[in-house]
Amino acid sequence: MLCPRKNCTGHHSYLKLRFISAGFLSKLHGRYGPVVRLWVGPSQLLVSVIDPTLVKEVLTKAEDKLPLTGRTYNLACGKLGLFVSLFQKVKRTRDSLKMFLNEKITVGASQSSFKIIDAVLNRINTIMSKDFMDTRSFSQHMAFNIIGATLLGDAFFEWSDASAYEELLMLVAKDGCFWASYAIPPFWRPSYRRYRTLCAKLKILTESVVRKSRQNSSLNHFDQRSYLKSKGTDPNRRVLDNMMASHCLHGAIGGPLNSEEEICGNIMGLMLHGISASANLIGNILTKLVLSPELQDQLHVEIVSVCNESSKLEVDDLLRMQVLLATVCESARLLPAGPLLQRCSLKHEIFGAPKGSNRINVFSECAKTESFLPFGSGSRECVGQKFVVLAISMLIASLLRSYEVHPHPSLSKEMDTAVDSSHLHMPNPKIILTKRRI
Ligand code: HEM
Repeated sequence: MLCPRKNCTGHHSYLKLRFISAGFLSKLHGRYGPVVRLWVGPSQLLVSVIDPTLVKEVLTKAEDKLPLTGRTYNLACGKLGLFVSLFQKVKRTRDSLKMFLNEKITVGASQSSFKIIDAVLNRINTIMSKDFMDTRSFSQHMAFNIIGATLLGDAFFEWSDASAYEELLMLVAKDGCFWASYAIPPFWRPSYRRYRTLCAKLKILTESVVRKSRQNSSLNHFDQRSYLKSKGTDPNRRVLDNMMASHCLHGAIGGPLNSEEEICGNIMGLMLHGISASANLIGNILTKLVLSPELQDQLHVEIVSVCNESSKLEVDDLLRMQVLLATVCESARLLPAGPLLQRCSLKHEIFGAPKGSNRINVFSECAKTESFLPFGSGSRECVGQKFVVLAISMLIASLLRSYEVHPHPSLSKEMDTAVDSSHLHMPNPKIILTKRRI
């Protein structure tokens, strides 16, 4: 999405964009080629690009994001360093967080990391023994626990305010982009004031869970003093601390540094983004499994062939499950959680169509890879992508190993009509998990 103002590639009119359908744009592309420019307001130009090479180039070269992204998170989370518009401000924080998350999924670390999935699966047993659930709430609950426990440790599972936190997070995540799209915050509107109240409550709860995880001895990596003490001893343990600390020093937009506030801001931002994006992906996969029992069987055969009945699943096993990994990646590609990748350009001219771009064969291997953008690309790509693909694969593998996923009988009719042929709107079927007979 490009905008002509001040070399800006993105554009701020989130609301207007929602009314421009993919179908309409693809008609325009059929007529005018891989780059289409469309005025959506007197000063706003939407540029739609379907040439994957060009899209990749734009994402790679333009390091800075549009202020809208930063504003959305700032509004909800207060001071934070991740997701802000300038690359220089987030670089170190991104690097440390990426290391922290990737360390969670390296083969040696899999035992402790996927203990989280076991704990989440125990919750499934409890939930499913009571009743059925709709896919969205189920996925949200799974994502909430996986991301929460990954960032905050086991203390997260024992936290008495977890349900209230989950509810608040989802309410805040839903409306953030809408309120951030106002150039001047509409403080005179009661609904905006209600939103701000929700954000304030969320912040208080985040502070409380960060305190709790700090009290847990295994989690004192959040504490900068312990970081300084442990400096040079255990690089993995202090990564998140490093991430927070490094950001605190460089990311504040003026004023005295307040590391405590920034730690909470960053955690809130990660929870908001990580949970809603992961919940979307889990939901998409579950819906696919419900719609396609053949795929479910195929995955089950693959899971059983890779690991024997009693053994624990390991990251190594997952890497051998090609159909499963393909299902997770393809689900992310077809229904990306973040349909708008926003960037500010560094050089204006990079957005011209390259010569011969009309002739790009989108079916070639190269084009296929380049069109894989559910996690963005380039210097601002998602730092959680490797972690999340493996964690979700682990969740689905563990789930399918023990359960079959069925639609709730009352909803089979609704499902038939709800599946949108453009795959842009997936249904939210109620699901029942039945124990597999061994
Ligand atoms: C299925 C789950 C997820 C999806 C689909 C997703 C997708 C995305 C996308 C599209 C972006 C923007 C990339 C760009 O502009 O090029 C992004 C950024 C980011 N993601 Fe994710 N994400 C997911 C999960 C996570 C998780 C679990 C974490 C960490 C806990 C995470 C951390 C980040 C961070 C820190 C950024 C900001 C990078 C920056 O602005 O420099 N993501 N993600």
